[in-house]
Amino acid sequence: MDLKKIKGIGSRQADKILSNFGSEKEFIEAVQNYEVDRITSIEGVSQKKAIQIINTILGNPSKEFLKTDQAVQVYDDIIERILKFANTKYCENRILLMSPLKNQKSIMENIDFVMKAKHFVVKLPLDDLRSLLKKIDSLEEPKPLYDPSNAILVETRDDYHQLIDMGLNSYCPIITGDELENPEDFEFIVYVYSEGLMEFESQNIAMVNNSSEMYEIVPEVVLSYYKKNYPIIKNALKIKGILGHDSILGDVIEIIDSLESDDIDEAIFEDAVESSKRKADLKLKEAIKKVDLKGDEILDLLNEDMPKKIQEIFDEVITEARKEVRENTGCSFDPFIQKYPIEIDNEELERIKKQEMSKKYVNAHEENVKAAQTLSTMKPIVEEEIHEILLFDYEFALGCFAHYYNLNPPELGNGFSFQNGIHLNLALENSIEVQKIDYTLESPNNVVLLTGANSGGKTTLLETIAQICIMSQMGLPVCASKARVKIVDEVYFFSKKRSLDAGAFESFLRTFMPIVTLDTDKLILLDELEAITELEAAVKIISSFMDFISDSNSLAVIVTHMAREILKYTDVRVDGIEAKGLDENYNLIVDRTPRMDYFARSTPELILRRMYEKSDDNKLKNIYRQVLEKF
Ligand SMILES: Nc1ncnc2c1ncn2[C@@H]1O[C@H](COP(=O)(O)OP(=O)(O)OP(=O)(O)O)[C@@H](O)[C@H]1O
Repeated sequence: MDLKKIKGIGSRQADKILSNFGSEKEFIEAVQNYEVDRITSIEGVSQKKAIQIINTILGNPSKEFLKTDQAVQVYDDIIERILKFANTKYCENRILLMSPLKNQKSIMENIDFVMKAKHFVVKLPLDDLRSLLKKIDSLEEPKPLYDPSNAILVETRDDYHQLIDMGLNSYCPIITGDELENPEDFEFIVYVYSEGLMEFESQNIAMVNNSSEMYEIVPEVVLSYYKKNYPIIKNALKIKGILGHDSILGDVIEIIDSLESDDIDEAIFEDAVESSKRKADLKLKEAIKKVDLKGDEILDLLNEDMPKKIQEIFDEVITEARKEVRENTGCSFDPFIQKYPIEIDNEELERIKKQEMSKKYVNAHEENVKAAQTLSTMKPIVEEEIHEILLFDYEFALGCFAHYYNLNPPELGNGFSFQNGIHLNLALENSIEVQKIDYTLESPNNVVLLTGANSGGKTTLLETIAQICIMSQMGLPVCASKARVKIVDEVYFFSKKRSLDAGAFESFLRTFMPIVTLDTDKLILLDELEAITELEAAVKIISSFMDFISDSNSLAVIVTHMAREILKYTDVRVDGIEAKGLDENYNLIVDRTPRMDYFARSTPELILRRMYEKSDDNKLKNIYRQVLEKF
């Protein structure tokens, strides 16, 4: 595989690209799977370049097929229009990779694929799907998040190095027994044992055998991937639901949802104890107010001995407060010191907090390991399901494109003809009355002149022909009710929009004249050569050109206002778009479908009259009138 042969790729960049893929085989696989993102992730490779690399390697001949800038523009315009229906990056890339093909079987397969999509998208809730698909992307491997409050404890140097090799030191510190001063310095420790010789009093330690899987030591290696991609998975599940497909994603979401949140809430202990203390203080105050003390009981009190009546009140209130704390925290302990107001035993509170948190961390670790184990086996299926959705977006985009533009499959064959053809620009137009067009171009009249009214739609027709030809070869249905299209090797389109720079004529000749020397089947569309050179020269060039190619398998339509003169030199069919006049709103009355074998005049006077009638400027109106009088 010699990447350097691709235009614009230097040898350093080629080496860099290949080395990023590990092996050439892996690179080719990525190309065959259209993995544009993987290629653009290499520094210095733009999306355009990645597309070019893939297209070149896959042998897609868009450059050899689209021979002029204007032909490329027609192709780019088609791609732009399809891109509007893409929701995901993946789909965008796939659309950018669509190029004209020459293989009839591949073209037909693609057309079938798009037509099937066109028919099924109408049954779907398009807007809902679109907004969900916009939230889908390829799944991402998150970067590890380092948490210094946890640690992995190992017994041997070998284990230490093994865990480093696994990359687990990117999640938390890995320490040996000698380095561990006090286990309580960490919130939670995973003790990866080989002999299990170390013993600890603290309870914040989970024991895991040194031959365990990575996710048994640090479940985050699996869980973080699912947490990062959670929104994508959740939206993908909704899409699967709409499409009525079975999916494993519901199970995935359930598992992630069932996991306790990362930050276990330490404040619940303080909050519970504090609020029970406040209630208890109030109760004490109310109860003690009602107590009637006798003389000896008062003496007891003065001697700091609790009279029985008061002791009973304390006992009852504190017991109740402890019960409430247990209900709210789930653990039973005694954080209250018998005084008025009641005091909180902070040492006891801290002890219990630590003990409970340790238990929670150990339990959460166990639960996380269980979840990670299940989720790690699900990963290939999850990835496949997301990939299916990305593929679906490609199909969906093409289906929507074909649906909105009402495209129909062309037949592949000899010659070129279509019925009810519409330029893509006009296909979605509601504001003007669009006329559908029929046209035929085939042997022996494979080379024709197109004449006709100014603003009659000649340029639009040339572009429509180019669109139908290029779309067919891209494997797309076309904007016509019926079409028969010949597969060609090359498309030459010289539109009137070409540059009028100095040297325009010369550069035109440089591309145009070699056409006759090539033994390929071509579609040639030429719009008013007389716009860039003398009329007489244009007549001679066009007539000679037509003679050269009329015996070939190529097809050509040449728009000109000089048909009569050209016919003096050569004999070809002339088609005409005729304007009959102006309607009451000064719009051209014109049949946009060319009449075959028919000279149509340019009728510039109609356009002049329209300008005259519509002009608000009296001076200018007068000028138009004087010009019109000369006709
Ligand atoms: N089939 C059609 N239905 C409705 N409007 C059309 C159709 N074809 C062309 N038009 C409109 O007519 C106008 C003139 O079209 P276009 O530029 O193709 O004419 P033209 O014959 O090339 O003109 P000129 O000879 O003056 O360059 C454009 O605004 C175009 O949108």
